[in-house]
Amino acid sequence: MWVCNHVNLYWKLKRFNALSVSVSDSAGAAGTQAGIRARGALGVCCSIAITETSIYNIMGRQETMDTHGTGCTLTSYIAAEMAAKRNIQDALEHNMKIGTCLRGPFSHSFTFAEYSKIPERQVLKASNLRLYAVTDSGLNKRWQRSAVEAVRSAIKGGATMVQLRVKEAETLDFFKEAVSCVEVAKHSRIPIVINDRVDIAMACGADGVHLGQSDLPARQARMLLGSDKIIGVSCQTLEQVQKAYEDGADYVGSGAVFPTTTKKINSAIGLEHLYALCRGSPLPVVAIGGINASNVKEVLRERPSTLHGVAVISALFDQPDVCKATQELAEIISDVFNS
Ligand SMILES: Cc1ncc(COP(=O)(O)OP(=O)(O)O)c(N)n1
Ligand SMILES: Cc1nc(C(=O)O)sc1CCOP(=O)(O)O
Repeated sequence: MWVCNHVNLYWKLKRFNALSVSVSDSAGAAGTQAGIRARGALGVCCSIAITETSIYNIMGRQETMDTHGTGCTLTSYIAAEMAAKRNIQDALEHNMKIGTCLRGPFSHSFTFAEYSKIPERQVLKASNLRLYAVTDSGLNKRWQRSAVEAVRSAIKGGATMVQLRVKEAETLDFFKEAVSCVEVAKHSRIPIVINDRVDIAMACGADGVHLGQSDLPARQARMLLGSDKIIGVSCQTLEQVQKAYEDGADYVGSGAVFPTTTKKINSAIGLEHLYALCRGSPLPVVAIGGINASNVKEVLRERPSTLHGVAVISALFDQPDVCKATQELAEIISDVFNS
């Protein structure tokens, strides 16, 4: 819980999904409450909690009509409790040592200075989108490899993120495959998301989902998954990008940049359209569709600040040696990003 006396400090703290600012000297603070639009399920709530015990002695049933203010005070308490939980969680996650603050990490002297040392809570780093390996159940079948083998090889070769894309499988088979792939990815600390299926993503403990325009909308997926999961959305227009952003998505996949035989597409969007989407996008973008070792430099020729990498299927998984193919592509991409 934060103990301070200025609601504007909210802006310094807004990266947290739920927080409260608790004012210990209540003078003038009663009733001050600000609801702030949330990206995500929990919402961002900045409340002033009045800590004078006289105000708080309201929990027993009282024969009184003078109830004005009890509701918002209680709300403040709830928000304060959420913030307290997050505060302790952060202190534990970031190994704040006793003595780091004046009275240790769990006292109210775990102050802004300490918080500013904590890196922003980030489920997806833009660098994860550099070489995004999207598996394909059809190709795995053709090459007689399991999804786990495909995922393991791509990660070994340098994939920075993985998507398990399974078409036409029984739910139970998809789930079992997902559980094994999640284990492999988690072991290597590479984010893994599930294509299309929010239920499977939740059940197997994946890092998130990738959703198409005809899948569950990102807003509903966000409500189900909570704020700590990754949500990607396929977008071809700026309107779709804007909606994905407003719905709480973390990144967009845009394509097909070039013609591809991996999936039926209406037409390729081309590089200029990709760059225009990137320039108008508030979210990180990963390019997809027909991208391989021979054209990836061309895709990354112009790099609007939101274009963070490429997502590929056949360039990695329609190859005899997935690890080698990933290594070769990863090397080219690194050269581009390091130049
Ligand atoms: C990174 C990335 N971008 C786009 C897609 C395509 O997703 P979607 O439109 O849902 O089509 P399918 O993959 O379900 O055929 C993607 N999978 N990944
Ligand atoms: C799965 C997918 N989605 C696309 C989109 O445009 O949204 S293009 C595509 C296929 C990508 O496969 P490859 O790397 O083999 O071309």
